[in-house]
Amino acid sequence: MALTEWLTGGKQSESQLDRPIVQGVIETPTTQDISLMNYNNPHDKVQVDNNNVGTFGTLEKMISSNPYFAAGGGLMVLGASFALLKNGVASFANLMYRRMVVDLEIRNSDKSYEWFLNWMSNYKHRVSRQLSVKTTFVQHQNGSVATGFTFVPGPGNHWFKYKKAWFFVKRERSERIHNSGQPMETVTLKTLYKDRYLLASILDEARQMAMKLNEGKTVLYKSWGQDWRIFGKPRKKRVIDSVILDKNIKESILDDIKEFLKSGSWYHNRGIPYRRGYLLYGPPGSGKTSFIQALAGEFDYNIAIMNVGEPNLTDDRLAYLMNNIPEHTILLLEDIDAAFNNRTQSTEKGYVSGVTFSGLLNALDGVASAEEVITFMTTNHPEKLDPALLRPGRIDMKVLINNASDYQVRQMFMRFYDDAEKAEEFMKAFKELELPYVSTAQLQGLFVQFKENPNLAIDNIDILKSPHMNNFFYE
Ligand SMILES: Nc1ncnc2c1ncn2[C@@H]1O[C@H](COP(=O)(O)OP(=O)(O)OP(=O)(O)O)[C@@H](O)[C@H]1O
Repeated sequence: MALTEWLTGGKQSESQLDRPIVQGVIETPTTQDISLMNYNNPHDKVQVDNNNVGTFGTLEKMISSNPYFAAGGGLMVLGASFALLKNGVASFANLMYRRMVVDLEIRNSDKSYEWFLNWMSNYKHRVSRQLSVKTTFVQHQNGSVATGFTFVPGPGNHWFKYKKAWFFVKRERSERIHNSGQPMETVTLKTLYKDRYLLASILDEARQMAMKLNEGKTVLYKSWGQDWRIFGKPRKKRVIDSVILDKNIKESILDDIKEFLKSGSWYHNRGIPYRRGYLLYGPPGSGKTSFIQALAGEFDYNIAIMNVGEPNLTDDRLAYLMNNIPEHTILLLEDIDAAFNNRTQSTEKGYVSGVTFSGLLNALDGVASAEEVITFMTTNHPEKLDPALLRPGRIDMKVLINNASDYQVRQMFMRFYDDAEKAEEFMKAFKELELPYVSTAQLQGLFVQFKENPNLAIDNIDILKSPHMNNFFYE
């Protein structure tokens, strides 16, 4: 009753409200039906006085004379008011939240994602109850592999305090899958609006920590699904002097890359894609891969290794990967001849390489980047390469990295023992062997075997003759 009064302004009389109800119909002397309830049900009609009244008066009367309407309407208005109030409170809370709290979302497709998780796993003042283990394999120079574990914040909620401000962290894993086959993940950081400037500071620390981890190291990327993924732990940079090539080879390639790297505007001004391709060809174990690693170290680049013959690699994926090489990274296509020898037939495993030769050419031509792109290809069989691949623009410099010359044999010995006198002795013995060829990898094998003693290396030089160490001769 009180509601009805409030609705009708308290004008209705008790008698009006107490009027008898017959089957839901309210009768009045002169009437005109206005169907307010249900057109199909005659009992659901509300009949109102037609005399002299305007619309508002009519409605007012109708409300005041109709307890059902008054009560229902009242509830409706009250409900609406509550809803409005609720929405108002929610909007206000939302507004206050937005005013006071700031969110930062980092997706796992972004580099900062790994950096941040790594930063947090090393951060002392954190509260994390859900942890994920990240297993890493470190390959040492001698080939041995060590396993390491890191505990990173797992999916769930975490807290940490940074420079007197509290941060709430939520790591979420979505059902959705990236093209790379990885589930989509996000980390959301929340903090008070007044502390928002600390977010940049945290990300910067995380980036610097990642850079420091990679300082003096070369990061190897491998194609994984449609993305590049870091392969193993970053390796110690290979020193360029540790690779012994024949006279002038190293210098000519180093000079060419230096010249290329400072010619960005020259390329851009002429509308020429800013990229350069190198082919290193020669017998196995002559140092092609080692030299590329050393070049990457020298120029502070990383290496993205792509196996073009990989089953399931398609032309589209190849083009995508080539156009999304991580920055400051050399693209390395190893054993490029092998990728297309069997491209029309199945491999032993029953796979067929999905990349077509024209797909490779298109991908090489289509590499469009504001940044420089340096591509290295290696092969033991340059004669098997299609001339189309060798044309400038795709491969700009072809260099033979051959079996060891006398110059290299001496240099290798000096690098291991640093003894000029013994080097002469070794060279004499080496020439007496009259080997048609020896690879630098074979020499390394001998010197590693007798690493502390040059005399033993000289005494055991016959090892170089052993068939398993033999290499094929390369013209
Ligand atoms: N010229 C060289 N100077 C120094 N070390 C070398 C040289 N050549 C080969 N080695 C050593 O031999 C091993 C194999 O070398 P690497 O893999 O670079 O040869 P590759 O020419 O790339 O062989 P492949 O054609 O089989 O891929 C490495 O451990 C490397 O250190």
